[in-house]
Amino acid sequence: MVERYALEPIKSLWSLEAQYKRWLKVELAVVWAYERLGIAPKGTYQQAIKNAYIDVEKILDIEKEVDHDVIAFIKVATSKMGKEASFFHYGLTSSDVVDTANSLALIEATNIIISEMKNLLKLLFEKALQYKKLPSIGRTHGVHAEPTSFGLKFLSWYSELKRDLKRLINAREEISVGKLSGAVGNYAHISPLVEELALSKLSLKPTPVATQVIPRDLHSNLINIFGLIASAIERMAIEIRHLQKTEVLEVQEPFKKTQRGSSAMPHKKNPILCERLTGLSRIIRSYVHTAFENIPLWHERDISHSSVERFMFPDVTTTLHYMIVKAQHLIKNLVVFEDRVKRNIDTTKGLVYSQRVMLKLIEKGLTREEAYKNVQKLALKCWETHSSFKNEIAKSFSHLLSKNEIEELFSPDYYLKNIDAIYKRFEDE
Ligand SMILES: O=C(O)C[C@H](Nc1ncnc2c1ncn2[C@@H]1O[C@H](COP(=O)(O)O)[C@@H](O)[C@H]1O)C(=O)O
Repeated sequence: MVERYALEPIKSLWSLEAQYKRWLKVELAVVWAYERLGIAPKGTYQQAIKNAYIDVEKILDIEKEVDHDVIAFIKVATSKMGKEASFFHYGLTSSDVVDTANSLALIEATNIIISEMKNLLKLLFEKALQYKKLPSIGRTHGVHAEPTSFGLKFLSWYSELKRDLKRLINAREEISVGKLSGAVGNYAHISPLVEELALSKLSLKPTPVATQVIPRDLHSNLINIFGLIASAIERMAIEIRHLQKTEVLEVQEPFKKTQRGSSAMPHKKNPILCERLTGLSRIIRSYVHTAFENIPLWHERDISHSSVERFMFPDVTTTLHYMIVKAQHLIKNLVVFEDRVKRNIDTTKGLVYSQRVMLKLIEKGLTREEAYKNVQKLALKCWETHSSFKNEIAKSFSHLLSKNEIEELFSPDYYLKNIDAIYKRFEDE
């Protein structure tokens, strides 16, 4: 986890102390279940809670000796216990504790991410409404295509992230499992009843079939969705970076009063936040691949996934959380130069209305091929000579099109006529 991109409350979720506390929570839930089922004597659980002990430094010291982190943890956690220690970790294997605790951490991280995603969605929807009627130029292949609603950009981002939110909620449900089924997942030394009861105390369900570990497809699915969310944010960031190019200048990311753009060129305002979001998205996507590498483990498990997850879980959750929080700032404070947005539609002096002109000529009786050829010939001439496409059309087609008809053909508002139908799909928001 890189401190620079880690914000609370996710950051402290991944401290060693928080991890050992989660392990303890799992171990104690099992002691509780043993007592509830009459396997451990009454009072065992209370004694275990009272005497359980965590000291991060001590655990790390013992780990140096035994070279096994869970054993080091158990030694310290039970070091001040009496008889109740005999029910601590009874019938469990290390990964029962580690994997169940990992689910708890991932659920907590996902809850925080979901809540910040909802804030971002709200901001995107507000901007979508604000700029719904602002005509702008739509670009395909980077080339001016046809006018469209500027607000539709925000609505498109909103719609994508809303899909991701739904996926994330499903993935959270899927990862809400633990496993307390012992060394090879067959309940040889612990009853499924103990598992069910202990997990219910942690608001988890048993993994239907586990090996020594919870199957990693569940974690991969979650991280895959994190990758989708990061990519959605990157799509926004890239759009803003393009729109902030000097030649375009339709938007500008927030720039603080005290901020400086360049050490060399005092005039500069650079889209550094969007560029950072683009870079961080690459990091998160790289973990999607890494997560999938953890699925095929040997037999009932090997531990090759463990080192990966020590990076991956903290990195991916803190970084994505950071990205979402910063994206909120970006969208909320985005500067939109509305005049420039409108003006840019005319950069090509009317060429962006070519399809509409062609369709009108077809209505007037030309074949599609004739209309296309004629319009393209004039359009290509305009590209070369920078002359007005509207004037060229007026000159060439005055016998077919009236002045009013030509004016009407070159109006950006025409292109917004069905935008309401798209927005209507979100009227319950
Ligand atoms: O309950 C058990 O422990 C059963 C045992 N499997 C293990 N299960 C869980 N942890 C184990 C296992 N084995 C080792 N370790 C310890 O895990 C740590 C792995 O370190 P790293 O690769 O750096 O993430 C590192 O601390 C390792 O010592 C088995 O033999 O099947």
